[in-house]
Amino acid sequence: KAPTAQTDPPSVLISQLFPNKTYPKGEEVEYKDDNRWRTTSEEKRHLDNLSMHNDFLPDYRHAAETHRQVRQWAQKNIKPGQTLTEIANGIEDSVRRLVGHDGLAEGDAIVAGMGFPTGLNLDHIAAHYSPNAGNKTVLQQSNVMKVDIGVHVNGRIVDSAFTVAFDPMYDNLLAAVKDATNTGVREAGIDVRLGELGGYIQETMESYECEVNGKTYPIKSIRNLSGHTILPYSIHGTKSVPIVGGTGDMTKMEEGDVFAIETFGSTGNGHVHDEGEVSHYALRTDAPKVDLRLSSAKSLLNVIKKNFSTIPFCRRYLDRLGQEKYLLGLNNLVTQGIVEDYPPLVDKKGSYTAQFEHTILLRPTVKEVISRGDDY
Ligand SMILES: O=S(=O)(c1cccs1)N(Cc1ccc(F)cc1)Cc1ncn[nH]1
Ligand SMILES: [Mn+2]
Ligand SMILES: [Mn+2]
Ligand SMILES: [Mn+2]
Repeated sequence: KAPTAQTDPPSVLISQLFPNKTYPKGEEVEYKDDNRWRTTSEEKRHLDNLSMHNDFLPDYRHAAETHRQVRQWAQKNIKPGQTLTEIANGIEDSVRRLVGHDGLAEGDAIVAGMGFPTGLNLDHIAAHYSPNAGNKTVLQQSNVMKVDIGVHVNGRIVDSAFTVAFDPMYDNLLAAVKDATNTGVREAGIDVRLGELGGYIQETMESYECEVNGKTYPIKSIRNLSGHTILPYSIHGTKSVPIVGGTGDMTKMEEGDVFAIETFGSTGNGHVHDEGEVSHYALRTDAPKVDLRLSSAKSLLNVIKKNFSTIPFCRRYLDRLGQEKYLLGLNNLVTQGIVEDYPPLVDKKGSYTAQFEHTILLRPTVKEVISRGDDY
């Protein structure tokens, strides 16, 4: 008899818990003002149900339910004293068990798995940090850790993140960022200008302050981080959602867009720079046709194309595929512009940063907050 409930740790396939693709919808929100008519428009309802629009909705909802079940288990089980490597493996093994096997279905496009490397970003590190092999870092009681998880089904990527802190002195920092992200989610909509969103987000974020280790800090929106569109098999599309005002970006959100709405608050400079060992990489969608001299680069490129296509990966994903001594070849692919590297993004040492992120679909009739859960 097929199981009807998830285990702890999670092990039951989501597709078994929700047979015939009846995955739960995300939070459906009516568009505002000039676009409210869409809710009942026959034309838009028809468009919403067209197969070309509808075939990917179950994939997004499948990925989102996987994301919720894994993150809610992670929120319960992440504790000081665990290594980042244990935490990353626990999350990734759970995603792979729930969403079906990782990697290639023979000859098919890559079926389902991690949408990008699990971000485990401590304190002043805001994003794009995942432990590489041999990393011995142990999570501390005093850490503020941003957990950024990606799940994809047939290339439909759900990108959602939350922040873990054990010390209640960080409560206001986390509250500020959760509120700012919800402001971004609430104000997003068809025809909304991206620059306008940035202003609302910053206004919410910077209305908070926090007291950390006896010192009071205003909470700053990190001005050079942003939300972004998501395309099939491509985690960053063409549009960015600023999280500060004054960018003057008049670009509008459009029907059919998929956005990751993410905001970052900081007690530091409110600005990040690239620093530290790289873990995150991705095959560029516009990779140049270059004849590679280095045979290790050539064979590594084939492994990347076969196992990830343009989905971002990290060194641990190459390790688990049995790749060895790949660093020279990998760096060669980066130098040649075939693979993009994503170094850790850090604010100043000693500062604390927090993040919350949701993926939203601007459907013809409603805005669907696909990654919404009762946790955040
Ligand atoms: O900073 S981004 O490169 C970006 C922001 C705006 C336009 S592109 N980035 C996309 C990305 C890059 C590499 C990854 F492995 C995963 C995602 C945002 C992000 N990182 C994590 N979650 N969301
Ligand atoms: Mn993310
Ligand atoms: Mn993102
Ligand atoms: Mn680069």
